[in-house]
Amino acid sequence: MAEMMTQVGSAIAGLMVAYAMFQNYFPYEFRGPIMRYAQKLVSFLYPYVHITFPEYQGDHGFERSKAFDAIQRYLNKNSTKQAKRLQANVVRDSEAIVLSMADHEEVADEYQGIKLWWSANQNISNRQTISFFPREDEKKYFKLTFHRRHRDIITVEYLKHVLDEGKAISVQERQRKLYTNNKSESMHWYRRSMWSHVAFEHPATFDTLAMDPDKKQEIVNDLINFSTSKDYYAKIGKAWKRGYLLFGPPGTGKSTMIAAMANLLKYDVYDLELTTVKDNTELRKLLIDTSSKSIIVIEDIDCSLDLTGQREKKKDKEEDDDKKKDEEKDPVEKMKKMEENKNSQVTLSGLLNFIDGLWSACGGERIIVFTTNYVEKLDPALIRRGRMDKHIELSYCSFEAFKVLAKNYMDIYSHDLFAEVGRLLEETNMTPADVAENLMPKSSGEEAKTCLMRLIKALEEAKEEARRKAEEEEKQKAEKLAKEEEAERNKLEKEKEKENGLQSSENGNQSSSNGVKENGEAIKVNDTEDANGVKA
Ligand SMILES: Nc1ncnc2c1ncn2[C@@H]1O[C@H](COP(=O)(O)OP(=O)(O)OP(=O)(O)O)[C@@H](O)[C@H]1O
Ligand SMILES: [Mg+2]
Repeated sequence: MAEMMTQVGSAIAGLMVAYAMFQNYFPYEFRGPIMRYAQKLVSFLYPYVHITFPEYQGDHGFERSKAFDAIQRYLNKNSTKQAKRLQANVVRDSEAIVLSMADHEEVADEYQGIKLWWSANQNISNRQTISFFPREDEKKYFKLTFHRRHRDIITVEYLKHVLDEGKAISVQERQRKLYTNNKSESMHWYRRSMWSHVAFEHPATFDTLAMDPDKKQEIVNDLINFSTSKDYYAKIGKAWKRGYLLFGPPGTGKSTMIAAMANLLKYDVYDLELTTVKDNTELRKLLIDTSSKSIIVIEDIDCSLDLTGQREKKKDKEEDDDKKKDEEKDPVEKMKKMEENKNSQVTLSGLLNFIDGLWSACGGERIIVFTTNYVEKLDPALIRRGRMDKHIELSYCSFEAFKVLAKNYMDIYSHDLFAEVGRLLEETNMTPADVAENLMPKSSGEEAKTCLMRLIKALEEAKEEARRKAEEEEKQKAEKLAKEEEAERNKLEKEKEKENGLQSSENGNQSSSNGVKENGEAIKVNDTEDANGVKA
C-alpha cells in the first residue's frame, strides 16, 4: 500500500513538472490547439456531461436565477436524506429553517431509471476586492452530471420536472402575504410597489368554518377545481380567474371564509380599499401590480362604491363652508384641489373594467372576492355571472354550523343540551359570531355545560327580543294603518262637506236674481265644469 502511494505520488509530481514545463517553454501559439485536442480526448474517454446552474445571472450577474432557486428547493426536499453534510438556512420568504446540502456535497438522483448526480459548488474568487455584494466573491452554482447517452431526456424532460417540482415546493413553503393598497398620496417614486404587505397568518380553515357541510364541500371543490384548471381555461379562451360574491348579515363569516380560501389554496391576499384609490387608472395599476396565485378582496362593496359619492358630497359641503378661506389661499393650491376633486373617484364602469377588462388576464390564477351585507343594493351589472361567478350566502347559525363551533371552541361532539340548542336555533336567528362568543370559555377550566347554558340563555333572550320586536313592529304597523284609515276618513268627510257646501251655494246662485258670480267657489265650479268639457 505504502509502495503504491509512493508511486502515485511520484506520478503526480511528474505530471506537475511536465505541466509547468508546458506552461513555461511551449510556444504560446501551439498551446491553444493542444488544449483543444486534449479536451476532445478527455471527452472521448470521459462520457459524462456537466451542466452548471449559477446562482446569479444577467449581464452584470446581479439577477438571482429562478432556476437556481427551484433547483435548490427540489434538492432540499429530495437530497437531505442522502447528504452527510447539511447546511441550515432560513430561505427568503419563509420563516422555517430549511436544510440543504452543504458546499461540495454530492447527491444522486434517479429519473426514469437514469442515474444522475447533483453537486453544490462555490467559486471563491482570488481577487482582492472589497464589495458590498457577497456574490462578487462567492459564486455558488449547482452542477448536474449525467451520461451523455441520456442527454435528450435530461435536458428536456428531467430539467422541466425539477423546475416544476421546485416551484411547487416554493409555493408550499413560502410565507404568504397580506397586501393592502397604499394611499395614493403616500406613494413615492422610489417605492415601486403600490401595495404594502405583512405576513398572512390567519388560522381559519374550511374545517373550522361553521356552515352547512354540503355547501362547504361544494365551495371547496369549486376552489380546487379552479386552481387545477389552467389548461381548461386556456382551452375555452377565458382568463384564468374566478369571482366570488359573499353576502350575508354581519358576523356570519364572510371575512373568515376569505382567510380559509387563502389557506386552502395557499394564495396571497390583496385587500383592496377602494376608498383610497384615486381613480380608475390607479385601480388598473393596482391590479397589474398583483401577483398570480392571489385573492383580491373588496370588502363591503356596497359601502365602498357609495362612499365615493358621499366623499364628493362631503367635499362640496366643506368647500362651501370654507369658500372665503379658499379665496385667500394660493391660486396654485386651489387649482390642485380642483384637479384632485375632479379625479378622486372610482366609477362602477371602472370597477367592471378592473374585473373583466383585458388587464385582468395578466398573470392569471386570480380569485376576486366581493363581500356585502346587502346584496340587493348592488348593481346587477356588477354581480352578473361571468364577473361574480359564484354567489355564496352566509347566513345565521344552523344546527350543523353550531356543531362545528362546539367542536372548535369546546372540543365536544355531542352533549345533552345540544337538542335544546338545535330547537332554539331553528326558532331564532343568531349569527355564528354571537354563538361563538357564547361558547368561548370565559375562564380557564369552565365546563362545556356552563358555556352551553350561557348560549341557551342568550338564544332565549334573542328569541324574546325578536318576539318583542315583532310585536312592536306589528303594533306600529297597526297604528300606521289606523292613522291612514283615519286620514282617509277625514278626507272623505271633508270632500263630502265641500260637496254639500257647493250644492247649497249653487242653490243660492240659482235663486239670486241678477246671476252675478259672487264668490270664488262658484268660479271654481265653473272651471271644473269646463275641465269636464261641460260648457257653462
Ligand atoms: N361561519 C363561521 N365559522 C366560524 N367562525 C365564525 C363564523 N362566522 C363568524 N365567525 C366568528 O365571528 C367573527 C366575525 O366573523 P367575520 O369577521 O368573518 O364576519 P363577517 O361576515 O365578515 O362580518 P362583517 O360583515 O361585519 O364584515 C370571526 O372572528 C369568527 O371567529
Ligand atoms: Mg368582514
